[in-house]
Order: sequence, then structure tokens, then C-alpha cells
Amino acid sequence: MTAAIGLRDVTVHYGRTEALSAFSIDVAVGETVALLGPSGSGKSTALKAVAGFLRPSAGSVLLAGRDVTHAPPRERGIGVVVQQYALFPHMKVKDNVAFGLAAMGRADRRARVAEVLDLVGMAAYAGRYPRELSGGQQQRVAIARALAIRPPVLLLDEPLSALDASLRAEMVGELQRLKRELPDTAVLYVTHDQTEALALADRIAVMRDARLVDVDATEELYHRPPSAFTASFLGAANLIPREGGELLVVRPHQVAVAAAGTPGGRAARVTGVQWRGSTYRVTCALDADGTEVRADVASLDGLPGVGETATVLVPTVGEGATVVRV
Ligand SMILES: Nc1ncnc2c1ncn2[C@@H]1O[C@H](COP(=O)(O)OP(=O)(O)OP(=O)(O)O)[C@@H](O)[C@H]1O
Repeated sequence: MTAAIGLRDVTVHYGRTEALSAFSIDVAVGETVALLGPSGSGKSTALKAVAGFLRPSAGSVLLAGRDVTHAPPRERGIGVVVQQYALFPHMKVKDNVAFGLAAMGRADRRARVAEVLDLVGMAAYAGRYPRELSGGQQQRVAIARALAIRPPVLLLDEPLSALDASLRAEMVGELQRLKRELPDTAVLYVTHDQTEALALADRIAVMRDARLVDVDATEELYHRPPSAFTASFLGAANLIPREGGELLVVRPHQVAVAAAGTPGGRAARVTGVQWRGSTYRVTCALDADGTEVRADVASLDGLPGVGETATVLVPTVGEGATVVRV
């Protein structure tokens, strides 16, 4: 089937900076793909190339198989939501949502506005001004506005980054529900937050320095990361050297810390402890080569303190660790 979105070797320059380098990806009808990567890796640039907000210096952008590389944004029929909700402050919620629907008759427009406000749980706020809404509510309205034209493609650029942590978690739930209600909408979701990517994406594309590093189904990429970069970026994995230039990939929750001299582990020294709410993150340096290993443990009872010697217990490949080559 023809992909809803196709980027083919898209390269983008800002002056002399190459912000995107021969980047290719497909998003299928109904699929959500997250672009995940550190700040400045080119995620927003890729999204802007799809939206038509910038002109690639090479490559092409396809929507449902149609080459739109040189088409202006308004001809692409895409819904876009960016970090700062960017609602018109002098317009009521319903008028903000109706903004892109000028070509529709009045009754149809009113019905459509009601439908999408209902979809995002904001029907009761149609007559308010943006300043009378919380950040999360404003972002819901921005999503409703993007969905009002019933776009086959929805682009979300860090839509939750302006919200506080608890609201972000709630909005992830909202977006999951929205996805279920719009099963044919293709979503490209830009984030540097791996929890959002893991919760929402069918596939994740990991980016670094303007390039695609790895792309795969979300669970596959998490459990079997093909590269050291993806392993450490997705799931904050520990990378522990093995013989033959391989690295053992071990998540912090898989590591245990015990008293010095405990058999079956590696000698180490505790270098730090951070309380993280439900767990403590204990950081150790291995005696053998100084490798830093992070462990998430439920309790510090009986564990060596900072500066003391310890034993680090990591699972083997059969016990849940994976291996990447470098
Ligand atoms: N308008 C611009 N002019 C010049 N350089 C830019 C412009 N926009 C982005 N860049 C540069 O292009 C590169 C990629 O930027 P981009 O915004 O795509 O990154 P990102 O992965 O989305 O980052 P973030 O997570 O911080 O938003 C960066 O080096 C950035 O500094």
C-alpha cells in the first residue's frame, strides 16, 4: 500500500548548516512514527519538510504517493501541532478550531467544530478564550484545530513539552485514545522524550546529527537495539564492554548492587545515589575498566554507600541482556 508520508533522501540546509542529511522514512496509513533524538538532531527539520515550511535542498517529500516537495503548506492538507499551542488569543475556542474551515458552509462548519472539540474532550469550552484555559486545555484545542480538516496526516512537534510532568502523562493517555478513534490517520511525532515515543509510536526512528541512526518497531528497537547510540538513548541502557568489541546492553532495572565480595558479580565502587521517587538510581564504577553502571533499586537497605566498594550483578545474554557490536 502507498505510504501516507514518504521522505526520500531529504537534505535540508540552513545556510551552511546541514540540518537533515539524505533522510528517508515512510509512514503507513494509520501508523504513528516517532522521530526521537537529542536536541539539534534534525527532528523538527524533518517534520517541517513534510509540512512544507521549508524547501529541501535535495530529495523529495511524498504524500499518499504524490510528490509535494514544491507544494505550499496549504496545498498539502496536513494537520500540524507545534510545541507552543499558538492559538489566536483574540478568538474563542470554536473560532480557533473553525479557522481552517472557511470553505465549508456554516452549518457543516459548526457541526465539524463540535465534533472535533468533542473528540478532544473540550466541547464545554467552545465559548472561552485561550487565556481562560490551562496549558493542557489549550493544547487539546490546538489538536482539535489540526484535526478539523480531517487530515490524513497529522504532524506533532513536541506537543507536550510545554506541559508539566503530570499533565504530560495525562495527555499521552489522551493521544492514545485519539489514535484509537482515528485509525486511518498517519502521525509523525517529534519528541526527545523516550516515554512518549514508547507509549505512542508503532515505530521509532532514532536520529543523531541530521541522520537516521535506526528505525524499527518500538518494542523491537527497545529490546534489541542495533546500535550503542540507540541502546543508550532508548531506555538509558548501560553499555558494558565484553570481549571481541561487543557491548552488553543492560537496563538500569536489570542491575542489582550488593555488598563487596558477593559472588557472581563484578567488583565496583559506588559513585552516586539519586532518589527518583519509586526507585533509587545507584551509580557504580567497575574496578576492571571504570565503566559506569546505573542500577535502579527499590531500597538502599544493606547496600554500600557512596565511596564504598560494592558488587554489581548484571544479567547475562540468556537472562535478558542483549548485545550490540561497536
Ligand atoms: N532556522 C534555522 N536557522 C539556522 N539553523 C537552524 C534553524 N533551525 C534549526 N537549525 C539547526 O539545524 C539543526 C537541526 O535542528 P532541528 O530543529 O531540526 O533539531 P531538533 O532535533 O528538532 O532539536 P530540538 O529537539 O532541540 O527541537 C540544529 O543544528 C539547529 O541548530
